[in-house]
This record gives sequence, structure tokens and C-alpha cells, in this order.
Amino acid sequence: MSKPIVAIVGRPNVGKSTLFNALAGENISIVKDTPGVTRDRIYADVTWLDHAFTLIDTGGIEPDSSDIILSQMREQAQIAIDTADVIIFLADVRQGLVDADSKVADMLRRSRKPVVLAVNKVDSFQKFMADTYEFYNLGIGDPVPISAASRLGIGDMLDEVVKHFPKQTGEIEEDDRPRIAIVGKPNVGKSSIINKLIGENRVIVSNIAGTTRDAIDTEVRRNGKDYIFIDTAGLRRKNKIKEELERYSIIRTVTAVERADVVILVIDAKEGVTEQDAKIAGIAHERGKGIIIAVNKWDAIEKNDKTVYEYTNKIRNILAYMPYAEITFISAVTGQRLPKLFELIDMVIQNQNLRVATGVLNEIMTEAVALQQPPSDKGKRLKLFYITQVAVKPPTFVIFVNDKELMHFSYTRYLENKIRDAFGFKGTALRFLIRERKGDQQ
Ligand SMILES: Nc1nc2c(ncn2[C@@H]2O[C@H](COP(=O)(O)OP(=O)(O)OP(=O)(O)O)[C@@H](O)[C@H]2O)c(=O)[nH]1
Ligand SMILES: Nc1nc2c(ncn2[C@@H]2O[C@H](COP(=O)(O)OP(=O)(O)OP(=O)(O)O)[C@@H](O)[C@H]2O)c(=O)[nH]1
Repeated sequence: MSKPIVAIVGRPNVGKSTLFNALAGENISIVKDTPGVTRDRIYADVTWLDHAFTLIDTGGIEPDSSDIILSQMREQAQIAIDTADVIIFLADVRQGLVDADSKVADMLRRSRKPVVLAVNKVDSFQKFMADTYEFYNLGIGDPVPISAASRLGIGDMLDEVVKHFPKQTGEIEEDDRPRIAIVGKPNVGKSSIINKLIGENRVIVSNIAGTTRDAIDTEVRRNGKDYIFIDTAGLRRKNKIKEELERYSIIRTVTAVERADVVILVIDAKEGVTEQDAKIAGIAHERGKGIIIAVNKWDAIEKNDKTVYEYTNKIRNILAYMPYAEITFISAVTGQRLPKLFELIDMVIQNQNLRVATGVLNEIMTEAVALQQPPSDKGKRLKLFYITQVAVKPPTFVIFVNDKELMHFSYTRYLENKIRDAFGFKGTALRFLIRERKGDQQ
């Protein structure tokens, strides 16, 4: 089940970064007194009670003339409308209601997206509460008074936000068609790949209702099986400065990846793997999605018998944190190996849903421990008691140990490799949760 996406929209200086940080729980955005400062962080994973969601920051606004502010706010609101499940519209009780607020509120209302109106800088409810009432005039619901800086009212605001999350009652039949996001830098050939896949397998091609304007979902049927492709191509908006374009492209990637089971990261063979590719790959890795790296435009480069080997090495080096990713070399122009993509997708999905019996896991662990002694520190040695798989998509394992501090990353990696040796799990990340079992003196 993909996590809901929440976006914050609001005028310069109302406290968007402060709220982002308060929700994300770490100081990850830079907050300055100067309005319009650019922020590092574009998205964060947030957990509230038993709800998890992805928070996106649609970006700062350069406070130039009020015209520009309004047009940038519109742009920001449009990104939120395109990508988010719930929008937090943030206003500032100290600045009061201004014209731009009303215009953006109109836009949000028309979009029919759920909006939570939060009025910030209500540091004292006694002092400022009365001033929040004018925000009823926006016509987007009851204003929730908050203070992002003092973390007041945040819980009430989040209660309102999670009310709008899609219900997971289990009554609605789950759509079990595989969802595949095609991501990558501009111009690597994402649209060409999708077009070619559709061309060869054209049975039903439909834009599924309810999807965002930008990420167009396409259904493809192959061998009697349906696949949903999520396209993030076509990012050529006018009047966008480079930073904005990059922010927007990352937001779109995050939201597409969030909805996907498998991510196809497209790399341009002519350019080789770059830092930007690594950034995009990281988004899929963090989210535990299945990953296929497709090196496209394979027709366009000079090759000899070492080329595949060299490319593979280079990708493995730069994307060292995802050695499990499948790599394939394709051409959207000639169609080379495109049919194989479907086989890879099927395999990756199977691996993401693989469950290993506890008994077998513990045998592997016992054997691994016998082969390589667990680490120790200050005379205390790590003991591993028990391992069990608790989830799929991605496969997640809990290991019970005597002392969490002693479980080095490298030892977890060693166990991961042993499990992979036995079961492959190709194309999917694995997660390990380390838990202490106190009082166990075996
Ligand atoms: N009194 C008060 N000040 C706040 C509160 N939240 C944020 N601020 C201040 O408001 C100013 C702007 O906060 P930011 O979080 O940078 O605002 P922003 O909306 O991200 O601003 P832009 O980057 O211009 O879009 C900073 O000086 C914050 O310290 C609050 O709850 N109470
Ligand atoms: N030689 C060769 N050219 C390709 C291949 N795939 C795409 N191209 C070319 O690369 C260019 C970009 O292709 P697109 O499919 O528009 O790329 P995109 O990733 O969707 O681009 P954005 O819309 O900017 O995100 C076009 O000129 C394509 O003809 C390929 O396999 N081989």
C-alpha cells in the first residue's frame, strides 16, 4: 500500500519550512528570517500515531512584486494539486488574510483536493485566537490554529490531515496489477520506452481516472496480464529556473515511486551513470521498491565485447548501495530487450513478495554465525538469538540480539548476503530490524 502524500502550500514567510521541520522531526530544512530562502530538503517521511505519509515541500517563493508572488504561489499550488493526497494550506495570523491567499484558496477549492487550513504563529491561543476567524472567509474549511515554532496545535492539525487519507478498510478490492514507475533524468528516453511498450502490446491504453495531470498512468496488457506504467516524462515547463525544475522533477519522482511496486530507472548509455541518476535511484532504494536499471539508447553507442561489463561495473560502483538492482541494456528505438523488461518486472515482483520460513532463516543464521564470529566490543560479544520475516514488499526481517549496539552494519550486510545467496531476492531491497531480547542469557 503506498503512503499518502501531503504537501504544504502558503505565502512566503508564513512558516512552511518551520512546519516542515516540526513534522519531519529533524532540522532538515534551512529556516531563515529572510523570506524566500531555498531549502535543501524536498520531501520527508513522517509518522503520526499509526499513520505514515510522505511530506513534500513545494518550494520557496521569491518575494519580488506581489504579481510574481501570486504566480509562484499558483505554480506551487498546482504542484501540490498534481501530486498530493492532502494539502495543508498555511496562513499567518500575524500577516492576516491577504488577497493572494484568497486566490490560491479558490484554486485549491476548485481542484477538489482535500485541504486543511492551518493558521500559523498562534503562539498564544488567548492572544491570537480571535484573529484566526477571518480565515473562514477563504471558504476552505475551519482554520486550525497552530504554532509551528512552539509546536502547538500540530496534533490537531494532523488529526484533520489523516482524516482525509484513503481508508484502508479492506472492503475495497485491492488493485493487484503491478505498478511500474519509469523514472530518470530528462531526455533519457522515458516516453520513448513507454510508447514502444504500448505499441507492441496495444490492447487497452487508458489514462486512469483520478491520476495526476503529470504522472500519466498507462495500462498495458501482455500475455493476458495487465501492468500499469507510471510515466514521469515531459518535464518541460516554461519559465522554470534550474533549481525549481530539479525540485519539481524530484517531487514527481518521489510521488511516482511512492505509488509503484517496481521502479525502472532509465540511464542514458550515451552519458553513462551520473550523480543525478544516483539521487533518483536513492529515492527508490529508500522506499524499498523493486528496482530495474535500464540503460537505454544501447543502439547509439560503439560497443565491443567488454562494453556491457564496463557499464555494469560503473553502475555497480556509483550505485553501490543497491547491488541487488537488476541491470538491463535496452533500446527504445530498436525495441532491443524490451520484452525482457516484462520478465524482469515479474521476477522482481515475485521476489518482493517472497516469504522465507522462520526455520530456514534460523538455519542460515546459525550457519553464518558459525562461519564468521559476530563482532564484540569491550569484552561483550554480539549474540544473535532468532530471525524471522515479518513483512514483504520489501521483505523485512527482525533479528533478536542481546545488544543492539553491537550489531554492526557490516555484520547485518554479511547476513543479508547469506540470505541472498540462498534465495536471491534479486531486484528488491531487504530490510533488517534489530531488536533486543533482554534477560536472555543463553
Ligand atoms: N512567532 C512565530 N514565528 C514563526 C512561527 N513559525 C515560523 N515562524 C517564523 O517565521 C519566519 C518564516 O518562517 P519559514 O519557516 O522560513 O517560512 P516559509 O513559509 O518557509 O518562508 P519562505 O521560505 O519564504 O517560503 C521565521 O522567522 C520563523 O522563525 C511560529 O509558530 N510563531
Ligand atoms: N538512439 C536512441 N535514441 C533514443 C532512444 N530512446 C530515446 N531516444 C531519443 O532521446 C530523446 C529523448 O527521448 P524521450 O523519450 O523524449 O525522453 P524522456 O526521458 O521522456 O524525456 P523528458 O520528457 O524530458 O523527461 C529523443 O530524441 C528520442 O528520440 C534510444 O533507445 N536510442
